[in-house]
Amino acid sequence: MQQLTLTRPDDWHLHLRDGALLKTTVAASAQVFNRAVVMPNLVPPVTKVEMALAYRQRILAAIPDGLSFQPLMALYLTAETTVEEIKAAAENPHVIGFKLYPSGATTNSAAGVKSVEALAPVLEAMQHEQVPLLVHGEVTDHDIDIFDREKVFIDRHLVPITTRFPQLKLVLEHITTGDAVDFVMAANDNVAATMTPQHLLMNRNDLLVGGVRPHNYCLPILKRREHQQRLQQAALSGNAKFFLGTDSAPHVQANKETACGCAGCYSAPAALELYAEFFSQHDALDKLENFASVFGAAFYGFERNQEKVTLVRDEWQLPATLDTADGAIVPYYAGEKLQWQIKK
Ligand SMILES: NC(=O)N[C@@H](CC(=O)O)C(=O)O
Ligand SMILES: [Zn+2]
Ligand SMILES: [Zn+2]
Repeated sequence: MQQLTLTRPDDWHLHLRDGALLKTTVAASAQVFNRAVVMPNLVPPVTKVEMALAYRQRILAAIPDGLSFQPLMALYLTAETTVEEIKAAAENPHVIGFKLYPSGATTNSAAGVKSVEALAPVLEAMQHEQVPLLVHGEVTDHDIDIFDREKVFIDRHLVPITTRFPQLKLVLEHITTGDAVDFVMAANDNVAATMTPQHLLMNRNDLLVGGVRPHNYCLPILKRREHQQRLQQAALSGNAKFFLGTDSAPHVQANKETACGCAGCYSAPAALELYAEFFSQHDALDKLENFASVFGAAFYGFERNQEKVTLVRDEWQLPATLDTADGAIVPYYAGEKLQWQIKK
C-alpha cells in the first residue's frame, strides 16, 4: 500500500498551552485534526465554564486561515468544584467534561484533587448530567513506586468509582500498562481509554538505555516492554474502547534538557504520522481509521467527521527543533524518520 485515505481524525487528549505559543500548537493540530479535547492544566487551571470559554476564544483566534478546528474544552476538577458548575458544564456545548488530576501527579497539577472519595457528590452529578470524567490515573503517594502508580490508582480509585457510578462516562487518559488495558476491557461501555504515540511506539528502554532521553519523558512514565505490548495488542485488536489521544504536551527545550526536566512529549507536529508508523510496523494500517477517526467520536456521541485526509508512503525526517514564540521546542521523535506523511 502506498496511499491511505481516511476520515479526518480527532485528538481526544491535547495540551495547547496558552499565550503566543497557541499560534504554533493550534496550527500543528488543526492541520490534521478536526476536533480536540483541550486539557485545562494552565496556570491558573481552567476550573470554570467562563474561563474555558475565554480560553476557547484565544484558541479560535490562533487557527490559521483556511483550516477548521473545534476545541472541546475540559474543565479542571478541584475540591472546590460545585454541582452547579457541573450543571453549567452539561449545558454548554463547548465543554466536554471534567479532568481529574491527582494533586502533584503531573505538570501543573498542584490544584488537583487530594481526596478522590470526597468527590462523590460531584461524580454523582456528573453521572446524572452525563458529563464525562477524564482521568490522569496515577496515585502520588511517595511510598508508591512511579512504575506502579497507574495500577494502584486503578485498584484504589477507579474500580470503586466505576462500581459506584456505573453510568458515569469515564476516560482513562494516556494508558501505559496491561493493568489499564484489563481494567478498561472489564469495565462497561461507559469506560474507555486514550493512547499516545509514545506509549505505543516506546518502552522504558527508550527513555533510559544508553543515556537518559528527556524528550521521551512523559507521565505516566513509559513502562516495561510487556506493558507496551499489551497496549499494542489492545490498539491492534480493533476494540472501540481504545482510541487516539496524543497527549501532545510541549515544553521548551530549556525546560526538558535540565537537571529537573518537565514531563511531556510534543507529538502534535507529526501526530497522525506517528500513529501510522505504529500501525504500519504491525501490518495493520487498516486499523488506523477506526482508532483515529471513529471510536472516539462514537464514545463521546459525536458525528463522524465528513472530511478526509490522505497519507502517502514517503519517508521524511522530523526536524531537530522548532522555533516558537516561547523559544526552541524539540518535537517528539526529533531527527527520526517516519514512513508516512500527510498529502498536502
Ligand atoms: N503527559 C505529560 O507528561 N505532561 C502533561 C500533563 C499530563 O497529561 O499528565 C503536560 O501538561 O505537560
Ligand atoms: Zn496526564
Ligand atoms: Zn495530558
